[in-house]
Amino acid sequence: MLAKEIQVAVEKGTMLPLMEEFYTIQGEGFHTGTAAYFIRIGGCDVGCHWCDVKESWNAALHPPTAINKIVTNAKNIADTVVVTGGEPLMWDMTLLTQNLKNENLKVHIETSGAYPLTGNWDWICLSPKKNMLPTATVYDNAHELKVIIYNKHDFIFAEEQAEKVNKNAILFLQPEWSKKEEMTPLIVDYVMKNPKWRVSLQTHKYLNIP
Ligand SMILES: C[S@@+](CC[C@H](N)C(=O)[O-])C[C@H]1O[C@@H](n2cnc3c(N)ncnc32)[C@H](O)[C@@H]1O
Ligand SMILES: Nc1nc2[nH]cc(C(=O)O)c2c(=O)[nH]1
Ligand code: SF4
Ligand SMILES: [Mg+2]
Repeated sequence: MLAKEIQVAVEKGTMLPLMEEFYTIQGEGFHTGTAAYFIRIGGCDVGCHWCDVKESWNAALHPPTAINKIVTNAKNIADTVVVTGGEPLMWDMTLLTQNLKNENLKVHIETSGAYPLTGNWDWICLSPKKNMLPTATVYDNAHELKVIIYNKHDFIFAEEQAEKVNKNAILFLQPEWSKKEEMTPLIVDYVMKNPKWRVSLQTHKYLNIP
């Protein structure tokens, strides 16, 4: 394909910059412990200094891949696909999610919500970031809110975000990995005092799986 054709395909969402795909156990949030096929799309400009996949940020490093190929790889392996990144909502997710659903797959997303919502999702995990706040469409449609706790001020940020998300969203606090020894006891204490919140851990890192 010509460079121009690839660019047009990426704009339409028939190709996406694919960083990696892997079958594993969802490690975080509401669906923790359940098998899922992960699709990691490259590209993110949110810039979290503690991000655990900085290699994803530069979309140009990840080959534009036909969504048909991504769907073929996913089907017959799992019944749930988690689309993550990078920031997947930088791209038009309409056709990817439609094609996955045509194969009877459940389709989940991990997103910062920093871009408008595209795609048809069975589950939206919103993990908002201070440096680039979520758009209204993602606050209104998220099924879970997962706030990362790096320092004490993040509890205040978490409450502000809980005010903005729709009332049905399930609320999680997750320790930032490098600060977990310090922050996990504070989260435990906070959840006992404020039981509308739940604890989320990056359990895949304890299990040494992707
Ligand atoms: C790598 S991000 C990709 C999806 C999207 N950009 C986002 O931030 O939601 C996937 C999830 O990992 C979380 N995460 C990233 N780095 C982390 C870290 N060092 N400790 C804990 N959670 C982290 C994010 O907040 C998000 O919920
Ligand atoms: N096992 C596993 N669970 C996850 N949940 C969210 C992840 C992500 O990076 O989006 C992730 C991940 O990278 N691995
Ligand atoms: S928004 Fe997600 S992928 Fe982007 S820097 Fe933050 S944690 Fe990493
Ligand atoms: Mg991860």
